[in-house]
Amino acid sequence: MALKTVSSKLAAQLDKELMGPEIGFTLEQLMELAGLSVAQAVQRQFPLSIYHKNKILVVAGPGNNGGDGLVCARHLALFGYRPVVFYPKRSSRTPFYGQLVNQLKFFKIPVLSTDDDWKQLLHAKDTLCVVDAIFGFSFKPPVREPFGSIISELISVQDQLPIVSVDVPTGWDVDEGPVSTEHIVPSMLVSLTVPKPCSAKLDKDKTDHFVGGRFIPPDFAVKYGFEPFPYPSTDQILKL
Ligand SMILES: NC(=O)C1=CN([C@@H]2O[C@H](COP(=O)(O)OP(=O)(O)OC[C@H]3O[C@@H](n4cnc5c(N)ncnc54)[C@H](O)[C@@H]3O)[C@@H](O)[C@H]2O)[C@H](O)CC1
Ligand SMILES: [K+]
Repeated sequence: MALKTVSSKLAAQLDKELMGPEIGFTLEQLMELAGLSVAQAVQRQFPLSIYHKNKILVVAGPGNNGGDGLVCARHLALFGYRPVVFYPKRSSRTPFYGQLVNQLKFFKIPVLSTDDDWKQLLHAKDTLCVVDAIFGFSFKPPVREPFGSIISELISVQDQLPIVSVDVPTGWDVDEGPVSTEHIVPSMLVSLTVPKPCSAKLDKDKTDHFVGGRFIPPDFAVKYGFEPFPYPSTDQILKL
Protein backbone atom coordinates (compact mmCIF):
# COMPACT_ATOMS: atom_id res chain seq x y z
CA MET A 1 0.00 0.00 0.00
CA ALA A 2 1.32 3.47 -0.87
CA LEU A 3 2.46 5.55 2.08
CA LYS A 4 0.09 8.36 2.91
CA THR A 5 2.09 11.58 2.92
CA VAL A 6 1.41 15.31 3.06
CA SER A 7 3.74 17.91 1.49
CA SER A 8 5.67 20.44 3.60
CA LYS A 9 3.33 23.18 2.37
CA LEU A 10 0.19 21.27 3.29
CA ALA A 11 1.67 20.18 6.65
CA ALA A 12 2.31 23.83 7.53
CA GLN A 13 -1.25 24.68 6.45
CA LEU A 14 -2.65 21.82 8.55
CA ASP A 15 -0.71 23.08 11.58
CA LYS A 16 -1.94 26.61 11.00
CA GLU A 17 -5.54 25.46 10.88
CA LEU A 18 -5.17 23.38 14.06
CA MET A 19 -3.81 26.46 15.84
CA GLY A 20 -6.17 28.89 14.10
CA PRO A 21 -9.13 30.74 15.62
CA GLU A 22 -11.72 28.07 14.82
CA ILE A 23 -9.99 25.00 16.29
CA GLY A 24 -7.81 26.84 18.75
CA PHE A 25 -5.12 24.39 19.80
CA THR A 26 -2.08 26.12 21.22
CA LEU A 27 1.42 25.28 20.03
CA GLU A 28 2.25 24.22 23.58
CA GLN A 29 -0.48 21.57 23.55
CA LEU A 30 0.56 20.05 20.24
CA MET A 31 4.25 20.14 21.11
CA GLU A 32 3.60 18.32 24.38
CA LEU A 33 1.82 15.50 22.53
CA ALA A 34 4.46 15.45 19.78
CA GLY A 35 7.30 15.20 22.31
CA LEU A 36 5.45 12.56 24.31
CA SER A 37 4.93 10.43 21.22
CA VAL A 38 8.63 10.56 20.31
CA ALA A 39 9.56 9.52 23.86
CA GLN A 40 7.07 6.66 23.65
CA ALA A 41 8.53 5.52 20.32
CA VAL A 42 12.05 5.54 21.85
CA GLN A 43 10.80 3.49 24.80
CA ARG A 44 9.12 1.00 22.43
CA GLN A 45 12.29 0.62 20.35
CA PHE A 46 14.84 0.69 23.18
CA PRO A 47 13.20 -0.78 26.29
CA LEU A 48 15.38 -0.46 29.38
CA SER A 49 14.76 -4.13 30.16
CA ILE A 50 16.71 -5.10 27.02
CA TYR A 51 19.15 -2.22 26.55
CA HIS A 52 21.19 -1.75 29.67
CA LYS A 53 22.11 1.83 28.84
CA ASN A 54 19.92 4.78 29.62
CA LYS A 55 21.82 7.84 28.38
CA ILE A 56 20.20 9.55 25.40
CA LEU A 57 21.52 12.61 23.57
CA VAL A 58 18.75 14.91 22.34
CA VAL A 59 19.94 17.48 19.79
CA ALA A 60 17.42 20.33 19.64
CA GLY A 61 17.24 22.82 16.76
CA PRO A 62 16.11 26.45 16.74
CA GLY A 63 12.42 25.95 15.81
CA ASN A 64 9.46 23.85 16.83
CA ASN A 65 11.17 20.58 15.88
CA GLY A 66 13.68 21.51 18.58
CA GLY A 67 10.79 22.25 20.95
CA ASP A 68 9.49 18.72 20.38
CA GLY A 69 12.96 17.50 21.38
CA LEU A 70 12.93 19.51 24.63
CA VAL A 71 9.55 18.03 25.56
CA CYS A 72 10.70 14.54 24.53
CA ALA A 73 13.72 14.78 26.85
CA ARG A 74 11.48 15.52 29.84
CA HIS A 75 9.26 12.50 29.11
CA LEU A 76 12.33 10.28 28.58
CA ALA A 77 13.48 11.24 32.08
CA LEU A 78 10.04 10.32 33.43
CA PHE A 79 10.36 6.95 31.67
CA GLY A 80 13.66 6.22 33.46
CA TYR A 81 16.21 7.30 30.81
CA ARG A 82 19.03 9.80 31.36
CA PRO A 83 18.64 12.40 28.60
CA VAL A 84 21.22 15.10 27.94
CA VAL A 85 20.08 17.94 25.67
CA PHE A 86 22.38 19.76 23.26
CA TYR A 87 20.64 23.04 22.36
CA PRO A 88 23.13 25.08 20.31
CA LYS A 89 20.85 27.92 19.17
CA ARG A 90 18.17 28.73 21.69
CA SER A 91 14.95 30.12 20.34
CA SER A 92 13.67 33.44 21.62
CA ARG A 93 10.64 33.24 19.32
CA THR A 94 8.36 32.94 22.36
CA PRO A 95 9.04 32.80 26.12
CA PHE A 96 7.76 29.23 25.97
CA TYR A 97 11.15 27.87 24.90
CA GLY A 98 12.73 29.38 28.02
CA GLN A 99 10.00 27.73 30.09
CA LEU A 100 10.75 24.35 28.47
CA VAL A 101 14.43 24.79 29.36
CA ASN A 102 13.49 25.66 32.95
CA GLN A 103 11.42 22.48 33.10
CA LEU A 104 14.48 20.51 32.00
CA LYS A 105 16.49 22.10 34.82
CA PHE A 106 13.67 21.15 37.21
CA PHE A 107 14.23 17.53 36.10
CA LYS A 108 18.04 17.96 36.44
CA ILE A 109 18.46 17.27 32.73
CA PRO A 110 21.71 18.86 31.48
CA VAL A 111 21.26 21.40 28.67
CA LEU A 112 24.52 21.86 26.75
CA SER A 113 25.53 24.72 24.47
CA THR A 114 28.26 24.96 21.82
CA ASP A 115 30.85 25.73 24.56
CA ASP A 116 30.26 22.31 26.11
CA ASP A 117 31.82 19.05 24.98
CA TRP A 118 28.67 17.48 23.54
CA LYS A 119 30.70 15.22 21.23
CA GLN A 120 31.83 13.08 24.16
CA LEU A 121 28.25 11.77 24.16
CA LEU A 122 28.63 10.35 20.65
CA HIS A 123 29.92 6.99 21.88
CA ALA A 124 27.73 3.92 21.58
CA LYS A 125 29.48 2.44 24.62
CA ASP A 126 27.64 4.86 26.93
CA THR A 127 24.87 6.38 24.84
CA LEU A 128 21.79 4.44 23.76
CA CYS A 129 20.68 6.67 20.89
CA VAL A 130 20.56 10.24 19.61
CA VAL A 131 17.24 12.04 19.15
CA ASP A 132 17.50 14.25 16.08
CA ALA A 133 15.15 17.17 16.79
CA ILE A 134 17.17 19.67 14.75
CA PHE A 135 14.92 20.51 11.79
CA GLY A 136 11.42 19.47 10.78
CA PHE A 137 9.06 20.48 8.02
CA SER A 138 10.29 24.11 7.71
CA PHE A 139 13.89 23.25 6.83
CA LYS A 140 15.14 24.70 3.55
CA PRO A 141 18.50 23.45 2.25
CA PRO A 142 21.36 24.33 2.17
CA VAL A 143 22.05 24.01 5.88
CA ARG A 144 23.70 26.91 7.73
CA GLU A 145 26.24 26.69 10.55
CA PRO A 146 26.55 25.55 13.25
CA PHE A 147 24.14 22.87 12.10
CA GLY A 148 26.16 21.69 9.09
CA SER A 149 29.03 20.62 11.36
CA ILE A 150 26.67 19.10 13.91
CA ILE A 151 24.95 17.02 11.21
CA SER A 152 28.37 15.84 9.91
CA GLU A 153 29.29 14.66 13.42
CA LEU A 154 26.05 12.70 13.66
CA ILE A 155 26.58 11.15 10.22
CA SER A 156 30.08 10.04 11.25
CA VAL A 157 28.72 7.95 14.15
CA GLN A 158 25.37 6.77 12.80
CA ASP A 159 26.62 3.28 11.93
CA GLN A 160 27.28 2.63 15.63
CA LEU A 161 24.87 5.00 17.38
CA PRO A 162 21.21 4.84 16.33
CA ILE A 163 19.56 8.13 15.36
CA VAL A 164 15.88 8.73 16.07
CA SER A 165 14.64 11.51 13.80
CA VAL A 166 11.68 13.66 14.78
CA ASP A 167 9.26 14.27 11.89
CA VAL A 168 11.94 14.62 9.19
CA PRO A 169 15.53 13.30 9.06
CA THR A 170 17.50 16.51 9.55
CA GLY A 171 19.10 17.85 6.40
CA TRP A 172 16.68 16.05 4.09
CA ASP A 173 14.52 18.12 1.79
CA VAL A 174 11.04 17.64 3.26
CA ASP A 175 9.46 16.87 -0.09
CA GLU A 176 12.40 15.41 -2.05
CA GLY A 177 14.47 13.44 0.48
CA PRO A 178 18.27 13.44 0.91
CA VAL A 179 20.01 16.31 -0.91
CA SER A 180 23.60 15.07 -0.64
CA THR A 181 25.33 11.69 -0.73
CA GLU A 182 26.40 12.09 2.91
CA HIS A 183 23.18 12.31 4.88
CA ILE A 184 21.52 11.20 8.08
CA VAL A 185 20.14 7.66 7.85
CA PRO A 186 18.00 7.37 10.97
CA SER A 187 17.45 3.99 12.54
CA MET A 188 13.99 5.26 13.36
CA LEU A 189 11.75 8.09 12.10
CA VAL A 190 8.75 9.38 14.05
CA SER A 191 6.57 11.29 11.60
CA LEU A 192 4.22 13.73 13.31
CA THR A 193 0.52 13.80 12.38
CA VAL A 194 1.25 12.36 8.94
CA PRO A 195 4.46 11.32 7.11
CA LYS A 196 6.07 13.93 4.89
CA PRO A 197 6.94 12.97 1.27
CA CYS A 198 10.67 12.48 2.03
CA SER A 199 9.79 9.44 4.15
CA ALA A 200 9.05 7.55 0.92
CA LYS A 201 12.85 7.59 0.39
CA LEU A 202 13.57 5.66 3.60
CA ASP A 203 15.30 2.32 3.27
CA LYS A 204 13.00 -0.04 5.18
CA ASP A 205 15.93 -2.31 6.06
CA LYS A 206 17.67 0.55 7.84
CA THR A 207 14.87 2.68 9.27
CA ASP A 208 11.80 1.78 11.31
CA HIS A 209 9.00 4.22 10.63
CA PHE A 210 6.45 5.34 13.22
CA VAL A 211 3.72 7.95 13.09
CA GLY A 212 2.93 9.92 16.25
CA GLY A 213 1.24 13.15 17.31
CA ARG A 214 -2.17 11.64 17.88
CA PHE A 215 -4.23 14.78 17.98
CA ILE A 216 -6.68 15.02 15.09
CA PRO A 217 -10.16 13.58 14.51
CA PRO A 218 -10.69 11.24 11.50
CA ASP A 219 -12.58 13.71 9.31
CA PHE A 220 -9.77 16.26 9.58
CA ALA A 221 -7.30 13.68 8.24
CA VAL A 222 -9.61 12.94 5.31
CA LYS A 223 -9.91 16.69 4.59
CA TYR A 224 -6.12 16.81 4.19
CA GLY A 225 -6.12 13.78 1.90
CA PHE A 226 -5.00 10.93 4.15
CA GLU A 227 -6.68 8.07 5.97
CA PRO A 228 -6.70 8.32 9.76
CA PHE A 229 -4.04 6.13 11.37
CA PRO A 230 -5.39 3.19 13.40
CA TYR A 231 -3.53 3.87 16.67
CA PRO A 232 -4.00 0.91 18.99
CA SER A 233 -5.54 1.45 22.41
CA THR A 234 -4.06 4.44 24.24
CA ASP A 235 -0.81 4.43 22.23
CA GLN A 236 0.58 7.77 21.01
CA ILE A 237 2.45 6.03 18.19
CA LEU A 238 1.82 3.52 15.43
CA LYS A 239 4.51 1.52 13.67
CA LEU A 240 3.99 1.77 9.90
N1 LIG B 1 1.13 19.25 13.77
C1 LIG B 1 2.34 18.83 13.98
O1 LIG B 1 2.71 17.84 13.41
C2 LIG B 1 3.22 19.57 14.88
C3 LIG B 1 4.56 19.62 14.62
N2 LIG B 1 5.43 20.33 15.34
C4 LIG B 1 6.83 20.33 15.00
O2 LIG B 1 7.16 21.53 14.39
C5 LIG B 1 8.02 21.30 13.29
C6 LIG B 1 8.03 22.45 12.37
O3 LIG B 1 8.46 23.56 13.13
P1 LIG B 1 8.96 24.95 12.52
O4 LIG B 1 9.29 25.83 13.67
O5 LIG B 1 7.96 25.41 11.53
O6 LIG B 1 10.25 24.56 11.74
P2 LIG B 1 11.57 23.71 11.99
O7 LIG B 1 11.71 23.35 13.41
O8 LIG B 1 11.56 22.64 10.97
O9 LIG B 1 12.73 24.70 11.57
C7 LIG B 1 12.66 26.10 11.65
C8 LIG B 1 13.96 26.68 12.16
O10 LIG B 1 15.03 26.19 11.38
C9 LIG B 1 15.75 27.27 10.80
N3 LIG B 1 16.23 26.83 9.49
C10 LIG B 1 15.50 26.51 8.41
N4 LIG B 1 16.29 26.15 7.38
C11 LIG B 1 17.57 26.25 7.82
C12 LIG B 1 18.86 26.04 7.20
N5 LIG B 1 18.98 25.70 5.93
N6 LIG B 1 19.96 26.21 7.95
C13 LIG B 1 19.88 26.60 9.25
N7 LIG B 1 18.68 26.86 9.90
C14 LIG B 1 17.55 26.67 9.17
C15 LIG B 1 14.78 28.41 10.75
O11 LIG B 1 15.44 29.65 10.74
C16 LIG B 1 13.99 28.17 12.04
O12 LIG B 1 14.70 28.69 13.15
C17 LIG B 1 7.50 20.00 12.73
O13 LIG B 1 8.39 19.38 11.87
C18 LIG B 1 7.25 19.24 14.02
O14 LIG B 1 8.44 18.64 14.49
C19 LIG B 1 5.03 21.17 16.47
O15 LIG B 1 5.63 20.73 17.64
C20 LIG B 1 3.53 21.23 16.70
C21 LIG B 1 2.64 20.26 16.05
K1 LIG C 1 14.43 16.18 12.78
